[in-house]
Amino acid sequence: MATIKRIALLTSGGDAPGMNAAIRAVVLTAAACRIEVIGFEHGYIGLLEQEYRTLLPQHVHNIIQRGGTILKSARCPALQTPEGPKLAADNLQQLNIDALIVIGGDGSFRGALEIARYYDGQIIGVPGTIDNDVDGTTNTIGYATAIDTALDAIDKIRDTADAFERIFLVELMGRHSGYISLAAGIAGGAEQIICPEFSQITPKDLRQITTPIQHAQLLMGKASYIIVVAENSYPGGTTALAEALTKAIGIECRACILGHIQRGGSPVGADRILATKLGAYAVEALQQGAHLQMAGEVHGEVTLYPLAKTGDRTKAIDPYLVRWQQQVGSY
Ligand SMILES: Nc1ncnc2c1ncn2[C@@H]1O[C@H](COP(=O)(O)OP(=O)(O)O)[C@@H](O)[C@H]1O
Ligand SMILES: O=P(O)(O)OC[C@H]1O[C@](O)(COP(=O)(O)O)[C@@H](O)[C@@H]1O
Repeated sequence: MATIKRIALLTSGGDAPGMNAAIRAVVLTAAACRIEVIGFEHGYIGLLEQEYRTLLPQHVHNIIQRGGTILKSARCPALQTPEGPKLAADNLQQLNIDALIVIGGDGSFRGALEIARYYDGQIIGVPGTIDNDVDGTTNTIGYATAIDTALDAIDKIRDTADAFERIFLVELMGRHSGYISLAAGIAGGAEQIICPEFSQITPKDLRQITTPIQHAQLLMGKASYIIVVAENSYPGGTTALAEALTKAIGIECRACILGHIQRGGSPVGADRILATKLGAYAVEALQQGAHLQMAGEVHGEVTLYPLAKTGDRTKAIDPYLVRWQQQVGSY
């Protein structure tokens, strides 16, 4: 058992619904083990600029249902400079921090690995990102809520698309991963889903999209038609794709970019539960000596996964649903 007296905690990268629930779990679990928790604000910026406060159980009361993060989040280019990681490690050492918990995505974990080169204490990651693009855990904190938020929007767009018998392209987030698009597209009954894992669409070859549209029109006549498009799937973005499709098929296609709405809102139950489990487990794992690991959940069980491997390979999106969507969903 490692003797941990003081833990530091920060949230980094894109905020995700459930980060507050994870902060709460860390603080309550640490308090039960008589461990002090220091919260750095604005991700790694707070660590470099020594912007921190002590977190007590009363500070995390009534936050489990809140989106965003009470510690604030940020992207921090300064950590990516040659001096950044050493300064971060020096600041941790100066404050007698025995261990650091980073709640964020694979970018934040890369930052943590850099700090570890100079830091004597332990480091553990907790996966918090709507994109679900972190290996070593089935789901990341925030992903389930983002699906429901996107789905709510798709359902609403379907109403107006149906009334006007229009084609809508709905762009969802995910950076370079199609997790949110596949899940929300399937649940929203999208006629097509375009995401990096499926296929590459180029301006010169739009047939992959136009052929199923024409087929659907032969089958159903004019009807609403929804294409979910993962961001970064087409050069120039989804608005450019809608314009190109309008030209190619002679029917007006409208684009709707959902954007940061997907990052906000009260976390759904699944995210609150996952965040509570992983936040608590991170503290317990540190006490058992875990270092440079991520606290994840696979098949319902908590698990540790090397931080260095979390961004190594692209976690595959559900092959069964991919096949179904390609063979049947677009029919
Ligand atoms: N290679 C790296 N070296 C040092 N810090 C990094 C590195 N990659 C990412 N970071 C830090 O992690 C932060 C969050 O990473 P980012 O990829 O934006 O988000 P996420 O953690 O959600 O994937 C960056 O702003 C930077 O401070
Ligand atoms: O808020 P920003 O900086 O524009 O970043 C947008 C990106 O952040 C995300 O919302 C979340 O990504 P990360 O969790 O990797 O930071 C991505 O889906 C999106 O591509």
